[in-house]
Amino acid sequence: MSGEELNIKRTMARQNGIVQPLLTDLYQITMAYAYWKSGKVNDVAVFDLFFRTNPFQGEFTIFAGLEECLKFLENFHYSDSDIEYLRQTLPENIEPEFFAYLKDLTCKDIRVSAIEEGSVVFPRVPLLRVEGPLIVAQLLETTLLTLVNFASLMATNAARYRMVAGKNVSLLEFGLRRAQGPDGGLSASKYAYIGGFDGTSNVLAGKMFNIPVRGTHAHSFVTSFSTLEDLHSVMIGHAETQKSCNLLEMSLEWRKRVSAVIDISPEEASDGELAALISYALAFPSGFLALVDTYDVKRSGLLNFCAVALALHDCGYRAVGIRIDSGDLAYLSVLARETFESIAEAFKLPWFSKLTIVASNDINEETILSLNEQGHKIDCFGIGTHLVTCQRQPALGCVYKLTEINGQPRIKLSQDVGKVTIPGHKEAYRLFGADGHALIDLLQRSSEPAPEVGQKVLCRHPFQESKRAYVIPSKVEHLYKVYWKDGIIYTMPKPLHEVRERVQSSLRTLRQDIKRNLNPTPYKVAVSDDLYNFIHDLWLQNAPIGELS
Ligand SMILES: Nc1ncnc2c1ncn2[C@@H]1O[C@H](COP(=O)(O)OP(=O)(O)OP(=O)(O)O)[C@@H](O)[C@H]1O
Ligand SMILES: O=P(O)(O)OC[C@H]1O[C@H](OP(=O)(O)OP(=O)(O)O)[C@H](O)[C@@H]1O
Ligand SMILES: O=C(O)c1cccnc1
Ligand SMILES: [Mg+2]
Repeated sequence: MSGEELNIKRTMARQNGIVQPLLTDLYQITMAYAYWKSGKVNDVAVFDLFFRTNPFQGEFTIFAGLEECLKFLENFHYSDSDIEYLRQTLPENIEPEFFAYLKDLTCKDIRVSAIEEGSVVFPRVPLLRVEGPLIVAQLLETTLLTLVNFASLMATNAARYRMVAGKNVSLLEFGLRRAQGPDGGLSASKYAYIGGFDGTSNVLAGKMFNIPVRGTHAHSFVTSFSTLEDLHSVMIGHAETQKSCNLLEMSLEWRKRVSAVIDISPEEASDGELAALISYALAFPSGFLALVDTYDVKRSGLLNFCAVALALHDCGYRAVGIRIDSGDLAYLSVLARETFESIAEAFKLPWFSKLTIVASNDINEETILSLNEQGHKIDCFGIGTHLVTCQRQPALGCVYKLTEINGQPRIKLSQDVGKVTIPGHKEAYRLFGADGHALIDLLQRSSEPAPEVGQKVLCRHPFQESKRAYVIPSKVEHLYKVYWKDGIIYTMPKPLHEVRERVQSSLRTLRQDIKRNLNPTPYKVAVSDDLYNFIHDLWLQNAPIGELS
């Protein structure tokens, strides 16, 4: 391991303690016993982990969760209390030697090949290939699925929000309170960041994953102040001269001057709100970002904010901006920007026109698309519920299927052709066109030579005979690397911020029509001619011949 890799290993966050071998379905353990009892201890299997349909009516998915899978493999071990629990839970007739066998089980003989975390991926292309002792590989199924499914769904959701918001807008994840429990919230913060969010309000996620933490304040902070008398201290030292300034007096003075510019009477504004904003400004003079919709954005919040921001400026500080959490966000953001511009002009303070406008309140992809059409002036979206609960599609359907046992290919048949598994030990390649865009993903048998740049390859639909095309790739990317082998992390996963960059660079290789929101074009996933024939021969061998009478 190089010094740099060691360094990454040291900074890899500890795994959430609930990820452990018993975080699985009972049937994995009952199968393990039945395999063990039937003498399958030395059987060697290959499993593929893949999904069949892209989420959110889209045509791409972002693969995430790999780093957590590797940490799980590294720590895989049944503790004494796990064994004791299983002994009590499984039927009495279980042979005691099985528990001794479980006790010593590790992932040292498992090999995991995977696509790089943060890559765009497509249906049927295995994200992970797990090879090794059948019993161990089987025992990993549910945990690997739970680590990949929500991670990939969340990262995809976040990437979609980033695509509609554009690269010049900040995106903050505010979802912990609405998430599917504490672990859902923690995972959501991590994978929202990978998918392209800039920060989270979740402090533990910040600490565990080194994600930027950000935040404003809530309505309760404003409503806890009723009058100006609620302010116990109003003095602040000037940022440069340290001269003492009375922020209340200065804010009241500025409120009069601002009200003349924006034509709103100071009488209409709430004094309780002004007191709250002054008190927040005293606490955070360099990070003053105020919630302005508690009473009325136009008649109270904006006026009070501008008064305090201008008073702070006289004390040598620049305010950051406002948050709007209700009402028509397009209209109110335009109103706020116009107000800031009028003040910038009236008082010759150009920076005032650039104050940050944060918007929140039940925002989803459609809201952002609609706000874009309306010409909003929002710089930052705070997004919770729809993002972290993936309300539009609450689960990704990754599955884990046996494709080979003791060197023999296995196929799972189904009436539904889409559910027939692609058998055998396979490799996956991404073929690129001359313009740099990804053209097609190609699955081949591992025994076949890799496709080559400039060489014509026949790419076939796995199940529809007439659908095929010749491709001459300008670039070929082998999608798998070995990440876990001989009991160690064989390829170090990239640090979080690099995975986040990988998401954006990988998305750039996709044609725009594949990424568009409405009716996107499907990306093609094909099999080689050799694999096509292999699948269909095996299918015929395994499908029973019916008899009509
Ligand atoms: N200009 C806009 N275009 C499209 N959607 C918007 C616009 N402004 C706000 N929205 C969205 O419309 C919804 C408004 O929610 P709701 O009806 O609860 O209003 P509200 O302003 O929160 O109401 P209240 O002030 O009573 O709490 C939110 O989901 C918000 O994101
Ligand atoms: O709307 P979301 O996308 O879930 O974003 C998070 C929400 O959480 C906060 O308030 P909360 O909803 O708890 O209360 P409020 O809306 O009544 O202020 C915040 O003001 C947002 O509205
Ligand atoms: O910091 C905020 O503004 C915030 C945090 C969580 C939820 N809603 C808002
Ligand atoms: Mg809300």
